[in-house]
Amino acid sequence: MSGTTPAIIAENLHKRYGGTVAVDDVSLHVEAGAVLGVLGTNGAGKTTTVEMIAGLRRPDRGRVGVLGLDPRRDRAKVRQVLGVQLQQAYLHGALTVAELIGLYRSFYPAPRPAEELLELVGLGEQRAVRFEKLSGGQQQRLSIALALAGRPRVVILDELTTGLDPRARRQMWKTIERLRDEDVTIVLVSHAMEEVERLCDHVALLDAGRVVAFDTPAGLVSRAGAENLDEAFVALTGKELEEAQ
Ligand SMILES: Nc1ncnc2c1ncn2[C@@H]1O[C@H](COP(=O)(O)OP(=O)(O)OP(=O)(O)O)[C@@H](O)[C@H]1O
Repeated sequence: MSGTTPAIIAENLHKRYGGTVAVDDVSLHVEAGAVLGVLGTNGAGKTTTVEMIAGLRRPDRGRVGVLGLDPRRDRAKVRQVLGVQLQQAYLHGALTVAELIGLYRSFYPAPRPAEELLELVGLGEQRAVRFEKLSGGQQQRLSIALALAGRPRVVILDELTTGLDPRARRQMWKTIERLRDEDVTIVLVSHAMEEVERLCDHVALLDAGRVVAFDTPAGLVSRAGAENLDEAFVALTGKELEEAQ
């Protein structure tokens, strides 16, 4: 880890969709090389928050900095340092895994080798398969590989392992651990407590568009006087977490 320089700064983010306040004054700092877990019930504002950090959605108010860049104003520069895997991948169905990886690699001056990307997400055997023929879990894994194609220094993963089978899930965890060893800064939206406990240095707990707690996973548990992160979640939000898998 490289000390206390925040790689991501989000300050006082607000976002409203019509009459719905999706994000209500969210501030987050993520240190370079740290892994932040974003937890919350359905509709808590997690995706909207990370989309604003990625520059994919304009905040109504507030400020975002990613490695000192503004993701909307410095779009081209940010694309070179930020990898994003969102919940829905919009990819050309007729292209094969290898073609999509080749396409994404072409966007970057020093991309990760194609073989390494395939290995990171376990899609070596599917390289000649068209995107539209992949299973949902394989499509998801491909979108993670594409997010990593440019050796990003910051990665945003929205529901990394939701819907993946246990083997694929463990493989993704290993991939995150490898990125963490490379000092990549990671924001991980998750519904899986085991994943958050294993991978995340800090957790931001969102509820109804607000950060209701920010701490280490162990800190959240002890602050809530709970036995584990599941219990802490319920104690701090008053809600059960609907396990998405
Ligand atoms: N494009 C949109 N138009 C209108 N309302 C939206 C839109 N996107 C999200 N919302 C609403 O904003 C709120 C926050 O949604 P968001 O997707 O950010 O939550 P989330 O925590 O990521 O939820 P989930 O766990 O279900 O993915 C919800 O009430 C949702 O219905």
